[in-house]
Amino acid sequence: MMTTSGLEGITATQSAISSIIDDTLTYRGIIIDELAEQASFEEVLYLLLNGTLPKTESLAQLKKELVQYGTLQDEIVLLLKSFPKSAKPMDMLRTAVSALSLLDTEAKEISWENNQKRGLKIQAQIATIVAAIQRVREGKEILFPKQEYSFAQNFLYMLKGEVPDQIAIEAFNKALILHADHELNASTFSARVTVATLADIYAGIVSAIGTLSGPLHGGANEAVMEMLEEIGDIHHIRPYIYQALSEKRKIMGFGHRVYKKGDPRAKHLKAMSEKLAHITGERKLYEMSTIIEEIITREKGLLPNVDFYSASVYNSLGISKELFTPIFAVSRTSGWISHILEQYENNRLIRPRAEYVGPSKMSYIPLDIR
Ligand SMILES: CC(=O)SCCNC(=O)CCNC(=O)[C@H](O)C(C)(C)COP(=O)(O)OP(=O)(O)OC[C@H]1O[C@@H](n2cnc3c(N)ncnc32)[C@H](O)[C@@H]1OP(=O)(O)O
Ligand SMILES: O=C([O-])CC(=O)C(=O)O
Repeated sequence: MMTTSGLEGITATQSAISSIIDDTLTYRGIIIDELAEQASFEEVLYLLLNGTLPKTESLAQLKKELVQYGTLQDEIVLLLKSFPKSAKPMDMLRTAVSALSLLDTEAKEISWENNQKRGLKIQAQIATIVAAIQRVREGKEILFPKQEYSFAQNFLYMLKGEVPDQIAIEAFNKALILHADHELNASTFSARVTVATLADIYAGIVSAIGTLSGPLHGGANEAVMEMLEEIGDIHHIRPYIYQALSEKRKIMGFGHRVYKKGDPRAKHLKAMSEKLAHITGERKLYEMSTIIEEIITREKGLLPNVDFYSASVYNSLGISKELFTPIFAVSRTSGWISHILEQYENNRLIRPRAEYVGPSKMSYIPLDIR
């Protein structure tokens, strides 16, 4: 029996949603650079779900639905307020999304239309939940989306309670697009494995959130921020990084299972980080990040992934670090839903084998003589 550590190099499914070929990322065949520069997150959501870009009317309908669905039921608001003060936002999100399924009184039968509507609701509600988590943590009133705002604008409005400026909206919209989907990453695989048992869409999203939370995956963006804070100053970078490397510790935000010549999303986030640093005049984190990049590339040949510069970008937008990974989940929900629907469309149980390497020919020893 052949085994591959971490399933590296194994093609586990066919998918028509996103591709990584020769280090180039596309969503439904459109190169990520074009989408990041020109699209809105709503267009990307529609594209991932439907396979084509929306026309004016479909886009308007999608935007309307996202706002309509973005209001939370009282039970969810109460639940968020009941969590212990020490609760981590990513755990709060996972628990709240699980609770959404209890309140979904409509039939859960697996039909494409039914699930597309349910998926859109989950997309809208996850955004509101993440913003609400922070509002609750700050003891502030929870806000719901407004019809006249875009998805990115609404998120920042619900988070901060004020109308965000154009630069912030554009940066956040771009970050949402860049994180939306990524072929068979760990959390998407997790979602597909879950729904392949014909479990419902909520079960798939809850599995995915749990999988995204770890620092080797989506949790790396918060870990990057923690590292930047720990280093604290440009002059402390070299001793910190060389010490970490000598102890064989991983530097968060570097390396990738698939990309060997660099993550194509990182350059957009780096440019955005520099732009925001220039506008705010707060250049320290951006400059620290470029120095870390230079050392890690030289010493280890590793390049930054999507998580590295997203830390300084979100920090420049005034977002607290505990929210970085939940925000990743807001964006990646669009990919998870698309993959869940694709899995249902052509489903087969996902059940690989394990090569047994444990002891054999053992006997049961009764408790009293063990
Ligand atoms: C959205 C995302 O999920 S993007 C990824 C986010 N995760 C991170 O940024 C965490 C840091 N990076 C990593 O842990 C890895 O590069 C991963 C998990 C992304 C990819 O992992 P894998 O393909 O399994 O590579 P693996 O962990 O086996 O690393 C291979 C070698 O490179 C080294 N390496 C990989 N990444 C790093 C890193 N960030 N810092 C230092 N060394 C690293 C490993 O120590 C290992 O060295 P060795 O062969 O001497 O033991
Ligand atoms: O694809 C991966 O392994 C991780 C990643 O970059 C992502 O999920 O965006």
